[in-house]
Order: sequence, then structure tokens, then C-alpha cells
Amino acid sequence: MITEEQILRALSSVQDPDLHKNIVELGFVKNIQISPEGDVSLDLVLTTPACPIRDRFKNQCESILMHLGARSAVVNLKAKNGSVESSPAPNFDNELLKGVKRIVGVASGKGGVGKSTVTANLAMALSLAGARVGVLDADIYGPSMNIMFGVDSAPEVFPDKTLAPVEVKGGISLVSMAMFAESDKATIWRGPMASQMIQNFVHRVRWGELDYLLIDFPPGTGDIQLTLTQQCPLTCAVVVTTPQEVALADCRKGLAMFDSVGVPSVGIIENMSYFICDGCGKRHSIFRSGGGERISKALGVPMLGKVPLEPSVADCGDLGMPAVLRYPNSESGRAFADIAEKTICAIAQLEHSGNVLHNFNFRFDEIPLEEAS
Ligand SMILES: Nc1ncnc2c1ncn2[C@@H]1O[C@H](COP(=O)(O)OP(=O)(O)OP(=O)(O)O)[C@@H](O)[C@H]1O
Repeated sequence: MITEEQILRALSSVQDPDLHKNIVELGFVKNIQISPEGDVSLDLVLTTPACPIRDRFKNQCESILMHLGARSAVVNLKAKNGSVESSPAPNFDNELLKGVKRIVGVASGKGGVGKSTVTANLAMALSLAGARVGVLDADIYGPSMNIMFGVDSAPEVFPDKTLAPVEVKGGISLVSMAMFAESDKATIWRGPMASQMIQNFVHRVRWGELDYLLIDFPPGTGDIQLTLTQQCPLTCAVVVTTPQEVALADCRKGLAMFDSVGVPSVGIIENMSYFICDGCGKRHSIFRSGGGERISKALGVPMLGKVPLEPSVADCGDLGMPAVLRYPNSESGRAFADIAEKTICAIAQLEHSGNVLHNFNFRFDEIPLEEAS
């Protein structure tokens, strides 16, 4: 008869390659059931449903259980806030954010580097990997997420002035500034007004249960962006850049901005890294090369990946369907999927390092929604 101790000892040989600990140490193994006939079942409660190696874990554990002498072995994959465990309570002050496990800022020191394109594709890739994803388009200078996801509806506003996000492709919950303001007026909003709008969107949206809420930041590192980082209970940030020197200098500023308020940057994403000529098939570095790596090395922030300059990426943005969904096997589609995987791992590592700031003492100045629109 197999015992629980034997099972735990045997399963402690399964290492999480990203967290550098075994799955028993990490507390992933739960609810071990052993029938008198030797049928074994257990739950493997992972940090995120989008864990890129979940199937490998399952196969490895089932094979170990069979080797131990189980008559049958069933490993049920679960995520921490799934049916087995209640949410690990990230302590966000706001009731409506309670179901949100992680808030990730997507920023760029400079406009036009493809931050919104990356946000839309990262969100879709995370969703395709099995995570529940929300996107808040807080780019006051040019909100475009509604176009990138092909929606023109507005969120429902409830009598208590809370909002329901719009569900877009991939089941992603989206709220975009563009849903409330005529886009040509967006750029002339005054700073304080814009920052209050953002507070409303963060704190008044019924986000529900989300594994990742991505916030598409306005480009730059000015007062508005800094205020935003202080107002949103960010778990971490990723910074998007191109390999150009001028963009890299701004990327440094972006990383420094998050650092100054204690928000960890989990990675750099280099967009428009290269172009593959469809005639000769050669890779061309339009904006030079190696810049992302240099910054990554210098500042100790990992590179999450490089996305090529591909006409289909721009077309997909205009057509309202992120490239990772429409062309998953294209060079950029694969790059976005890989970046999502690395982002999941980087955030999991951050969480297991205990270095997570889930709670900011931000001020939330209430303003009526109708005033803000
Ligand atoms: N990898 C890519 N390949 C081809 N086109 C791209 C790529 N990334 C972004 N683009 C295009 O570049 C333009 C700028 O992208 P996007 O709007 O995402 O940038 P941004 O950094 O969010 O800009 P801003 O912050 O100024 O709003 C868009 O037309 C987009 O379709």
C-alpha cells in the first residue's frame, strides 16, 4: 500500500525550472487521495493556469505515481485561485480589485514603439495560454485598444457608478479610455483630469476574477505616468522599446521610473527588432541591433523577447485581431507567445521571491463618472 509520505518524497524530485524549487516544497501538491485498491489522485495547484509546463508536470507526476506502484494515477491541474484554493488575497484595497491576482503595467519611455500592439498581443497570448486576462487602456494620449480588439461598444455603467468591462476576443475584459472620450479630444485632457479618469477605471471597474490585468500606460515618463504608477497597485511592469539608441535611453528612464516607486520591472520587450525580407529571406536590423540586450545586461532586467517588424502585425492591429491569434505561426505570432510564457515565468519568480508589492497607500480621489467623461 502506497503512503502519502512516499508520494510526497517521490514527487519532490519534480523541479520547477523557473522557481528552482521542487513542487512539494512550493506547496503545489494538494488533496492526495489513495484508494484501498491503490488508485491515486491528487491536485497540482499551480501559481497560474497559464503555467507553460503544466502538461509536463502532470505527465511527470503521473508517471512517478505509476512507478511507485499505483494502480492508476490521476493528477488534476488547478490554479491557485481555482476551485481548490481561495485567492491568495493580494490585499488590494479596493473591493472590485479583490479578484485580480496581478496588475502588470506595460510602459514605454517613448511613443510609437509599439507598446499598445505588444499589450494587445501579450493579453491575447496569455489568454490563449489559459489565463483570465483583463486590459485597461490607460493611454490617454492615444487610446487604441478598442481598435486593436475590434470593438466599438462601451462598458455598461451601473447605478452605483461601477462599470462592467467589455468582453472582447479571447474572453478578455477590456476597458479603454477610447470608449468614453472622442479620441481626437483625448490628447488635450489636462493631466489631473486624466489621472482621475485612470483612478476611476482602476477602482470602479467590476474586473471579476483575473489572473492578469494589463495596464497600457501612456508613453513617456512624465508626471502623469508617475502618478499612475503611484495610483495603481501594480504588481510589476514590463517596458517596451525598439533597438534604437534614442528609444533605449527612454527605456532606461521608464525602468528608473518604476524603480523610483518600488515597482519591480520583470522584463524588457524589444519590438521592431528586425525585418525579414520576403524577397531574399534575409534578416535586416532596421533600427540597429543588440540594444535591448545591452540595457538588459546593464540594468539586470531580463529580456522577455524580440518581436520582428512585420506588416501583418500592423494589419492585425487595424483589423481588430491581435497577430498572435490571427497568425500564430508567423515569426511575430511565435514571438508574442514566447514572450507571454517568459512573462508568466518572470512574474512567478517574482512572486516566489516574496518581493511583491501588492499594496500601495495610494489616494483615491473620487470624482463622479459623468464629470470624467
Ligand atoms: N512589430 C511590428 N510590426 C509592424 N508594425 C508594428 C509592430 N509593432 C507596432 N507596429 C505598428 O506601429 C504603429 C505604432 O504601434 P502602437 O500604436 O502599438 O505604438 P505605441 O507605442 O502604443 O504608440 P503610442 O504609445 O504613441 O500610442 C502602429 O501602426 C502599429 O500597427
